[in-house]
Amino acid sequence: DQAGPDEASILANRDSGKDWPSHGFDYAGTRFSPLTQITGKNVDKLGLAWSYDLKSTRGIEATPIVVDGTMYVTASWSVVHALDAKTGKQLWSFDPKVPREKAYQACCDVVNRGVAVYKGKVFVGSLDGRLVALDAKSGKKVWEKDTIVDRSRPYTVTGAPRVFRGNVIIGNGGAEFGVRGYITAYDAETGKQKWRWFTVPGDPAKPYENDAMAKAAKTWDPKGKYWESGGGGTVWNSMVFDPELNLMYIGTGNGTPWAHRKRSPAGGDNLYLASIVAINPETGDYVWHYQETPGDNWDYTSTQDLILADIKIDGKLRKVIMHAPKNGFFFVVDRTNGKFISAQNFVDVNWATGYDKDGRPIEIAEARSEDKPFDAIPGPFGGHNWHSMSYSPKTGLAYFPAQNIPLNLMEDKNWTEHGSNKPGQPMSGIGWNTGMLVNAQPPASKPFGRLLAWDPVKQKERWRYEHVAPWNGGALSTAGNLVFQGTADARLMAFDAGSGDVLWQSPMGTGVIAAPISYEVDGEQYITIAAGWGGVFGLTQRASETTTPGTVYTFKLNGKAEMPEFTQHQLGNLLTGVKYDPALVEEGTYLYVSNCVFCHGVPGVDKGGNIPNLGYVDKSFIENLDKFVFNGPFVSRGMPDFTGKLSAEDVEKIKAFIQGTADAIRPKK
Ligand SMILES: O=C(O)c1cc(C(=O)O)c2c(n1)C(=O)C(=O)c1cc(C(=O)O)[nH]c1-2
Ligand SMILES: [Ca+2]
Repeated sequence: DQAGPDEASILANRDSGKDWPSHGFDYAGTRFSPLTQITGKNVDKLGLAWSYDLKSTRGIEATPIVVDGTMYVTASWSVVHALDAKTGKQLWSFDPKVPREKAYQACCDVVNRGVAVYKGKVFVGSLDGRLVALDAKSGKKVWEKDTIVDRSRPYTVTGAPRVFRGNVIIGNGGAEFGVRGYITAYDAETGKQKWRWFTVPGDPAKPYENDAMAKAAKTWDPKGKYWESGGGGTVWNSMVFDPELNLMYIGTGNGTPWAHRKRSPAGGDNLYLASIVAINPETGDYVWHYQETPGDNWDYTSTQDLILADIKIDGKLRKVIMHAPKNGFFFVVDRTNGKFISAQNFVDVNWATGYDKDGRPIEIAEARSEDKPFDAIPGPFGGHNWHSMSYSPKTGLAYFPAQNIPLNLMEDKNWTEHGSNKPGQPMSGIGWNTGMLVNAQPPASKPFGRLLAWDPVKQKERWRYEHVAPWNGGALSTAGNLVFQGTADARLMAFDAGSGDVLWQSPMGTGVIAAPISYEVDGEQYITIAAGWGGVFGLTQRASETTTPGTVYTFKLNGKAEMPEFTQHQLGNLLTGVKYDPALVEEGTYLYVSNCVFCHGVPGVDKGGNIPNLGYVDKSFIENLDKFVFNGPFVSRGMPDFTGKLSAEDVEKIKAFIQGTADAIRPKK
């Protein structure tokens, strides 16, 4: 069938596993391939079938879609590539030409998590918020819609659209800055808007869009003027669908600003932040919600992969949702009605001791301190971020990368209103709006990254594999009893799904953050990974010695293709010799924090991810910093133009901080 896939074929493919027709493999988001050609017995024979250069030096987060022998994969800047899934030969590519000045409004790299394919069309969300429908055969644009309700706000789109019941559904990001979250549904054929659902209430002076918003407004304090910052609750990653119940499920994001007291001084749960929400995909009507982090205060998005499964709990088969959001607890929720079943922490946490029987967290008071720094564990990077989770019905285990990335938070008493931009407020110079200071005190917790195999019935870890660093790729499980995962230190690994034994690995040219997929063409099973280091952690940090541009690698048994040549990462020498006035270092520190740090990292301390660390560049860059800061040559790569935002004196102070920090960390002779 040339015009596939449709709902029936996507459902049928669950058993054949020939294609990978939707983001999470199936509507339930299991990322479990029923293919069995590759097993623990022969996985050591896996070899490269082909590789494809995505021509991208930024993060690659896409889950490729495979339909009838064609693979559709996206690179950074929302560029779509269509490939022959057997040979890797390019069929077409489509560049939505995202204006590069959009980059700094993306909190977390210029990434894209992939396309949706439905009835002969390919759908991609562009970083600047357009939804584009392409002809699957030719790559030619069929229609395009602007999905953004308010262009004065820093909305971005990084997530993959989904098609449920003939509607293309798309969310957005921006809750670190100040937006109001929502999703929109468009008719897949015509692009006509069908419905839109906001996740948080708007200005109470205006009528509420629906009953769900009126109900939610009661959980926000209008004294916080939350609508000025938009409130947050963006839907930037997970959406899954149960065709039998005719319900789609979304995970919603954090509050804006992060500090609860700042956006809702009297407290309140702030619905529907950090929640799972069930929605009718045909009408956009709210059906139920379960809030995982009431009154979010730590950027605890619930946008991590949702998985639907039917599992036996206390002898009864239950229709559940499984979820491991940023907040560090693994949730099992009844997907017919949103009732809480169980939650257990999958990493150490220090903001709550557990959940009560009604599904409310039992909080630790220090986590909401008004005047003391708090080493939130997990921190805003999450105990688990967007990196995909997989569930194998064969082992009954969920597989996902867990982590800790230390970050200390402290409520910012100088944050008084939306748009506040004072030296020291993190990234406020380019529009961040957290109401929190970060690392005002050095965090004490330790970083780690591990692959977890989690038993959702016992709510217990079954096995783990300890990686060298956080920020590892998503998981794929297969009926060959294998789990595949890419790593931050540039490997693709295969594990025994039951025991966690490492059975195979291959070097990748770059750290991997995306998730592998599996499919079959002409009787052969393939494993594909779109590799390319990046995402929010990858902007400033890395764990690999190679830094090869984004590449699609496809493996099969006895594959004989040659790996492309890897590019070695060249870390320059620690900066030395820039003249500066030591008296300016302190003010420079605060300016650096409010304009530079989340992209360039701490000079000399971080080693540079996709974006250079300024402690390791040639001294001429820093001496001429004004030429880069004010409408400089890197604007075309996404660097903001700070004209009118910083003064020439500010730049001198920032220079003093950069060289001063490099000098401070240089080992004494
Ligand atoms: O609140 C938001 O709107 C929003 C959006 C995004 C995004 O669109 O990528 C991320 C986050 N938050 C976020 O908190 C986060 O940790 C994150 C990591 C990444 C990434 O791609 O590596 N995106 C995002
Ligand atoms: Ca966020």
